[in-house]
Amino acid sequence: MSLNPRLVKESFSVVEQHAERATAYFYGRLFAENPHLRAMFPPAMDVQRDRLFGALARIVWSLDSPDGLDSYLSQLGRDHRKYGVLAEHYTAIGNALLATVRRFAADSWDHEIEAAWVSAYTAAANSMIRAADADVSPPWWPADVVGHELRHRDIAVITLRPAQRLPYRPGQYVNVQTARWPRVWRTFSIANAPRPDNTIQLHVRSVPGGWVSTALTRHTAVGDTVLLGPAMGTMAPDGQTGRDILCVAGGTGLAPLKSIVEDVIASGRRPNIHLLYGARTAAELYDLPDLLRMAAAFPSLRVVPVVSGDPSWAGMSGGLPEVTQRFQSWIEHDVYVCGPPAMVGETVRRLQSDGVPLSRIHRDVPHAVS
Ligand SMILES: NC(=O)C1=CN([C@@H]2O[C@H](COP(=O)(O)OP(=O)(O)OC[C@H]3O[C@@H](n4cnc5c(N)ncnc54)[C@H](OP(=O)(O)O)[C@@H]3O)[C@@H](O)[C@H]2O)C=CC1
Repeated sequence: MSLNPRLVKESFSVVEQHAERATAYFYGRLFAENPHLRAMFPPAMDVQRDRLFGALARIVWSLDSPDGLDSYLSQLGRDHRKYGVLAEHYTAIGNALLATVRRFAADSWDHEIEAAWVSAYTAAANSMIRAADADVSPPWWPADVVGHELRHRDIAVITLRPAQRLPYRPGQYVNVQTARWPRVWRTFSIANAPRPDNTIQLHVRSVPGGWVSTALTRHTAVGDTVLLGPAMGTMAPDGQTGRDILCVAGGTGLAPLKSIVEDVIASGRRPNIHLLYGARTAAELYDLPDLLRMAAAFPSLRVVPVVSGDPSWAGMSGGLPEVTQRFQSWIEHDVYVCGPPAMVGETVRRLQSDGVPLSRIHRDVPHAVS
């Protein structure tokens, strides 16, 4: 059976217009036909629905780029081991998915489209199953909380020590589950380069109504244990290019960029690094003292704090996308951007229109932090 990305994308773009109803239908169908699967999912399904659709969209729109897709599916397959997902569950999910796209793309549905979906889903599921089967690392890592600093009313920097080494590359993120909310997993970026003592730091802002972010900032203390899934994400390329570096960090979007900067410094290379670090108020620049210490130790790192919503701030003021354009040209730089999705989108748009090639701009797909 041959892949036909065009047919899958065309029908998916119809389904995408009804994303909310389609995901509700998908889970309704899945649980009606397989009631035993309900216990594998969290009690509240809102974020889960967004994640499913986000992952599906990423898979469908990457069907023409097999290398990137295969690496994404492998990470996804390995990550799903923490839910206890087995090969047979993929059949149930595939049936519910097919029923969903068939229903929401009914006007254009035919045998050819059905065959295209079956072969695309089969190939994707096989990649995930293969990666999960080949993975010899634990499905999740218990990690002790060894540091918890509330740096601002809503922002905590948390240090964790996994029971075993958790392999990751700078710029990657992990899923986190707290004892307070079993089966509810949320993603946070690792904010440091790998360390000899294997500890990792997370930067967590408590989102109003956010289960895990609030549990981590307000109801977690040294001595507690959390669970971590395997590292995921593709923001930082393997190896370094030798170019100078621009990092644009909005709020806790600093986390993966700090990890990348630490890694570059640890490599012994000394490219010039500009780190623009923005928040609404000076008090929300929760990691500035640490960044300034790094800059004092490594003169090739320049940290520029930027405040967008406080007229009394004496330093650089304004929105990050616009401030980024006030400097020299960034055309020859490797650029990393992370923060609120709209800030990332606008910064990337402006950099591109200033001539920075997209191939040198690194951003990860947004992941839910709540
Ligand atoms: N914690 C983590 O590990 C990670 C978090 N993230 C994401 O990073 C984000 C961090 O959020 P938070 O800490 O609340 O940051 P804030 O909402 O406080 O924003 C930080 C900076 O980004 C700017 N900004 C926000 N929205 C826009 C916009 N629409 N257009 C232009 N600039 C904007 C703000 O300026 P202004 O005042 O003008 O809005 C401010 O300077 C979240 O979306 C989170 O999902 C991503 C990866 C990892």
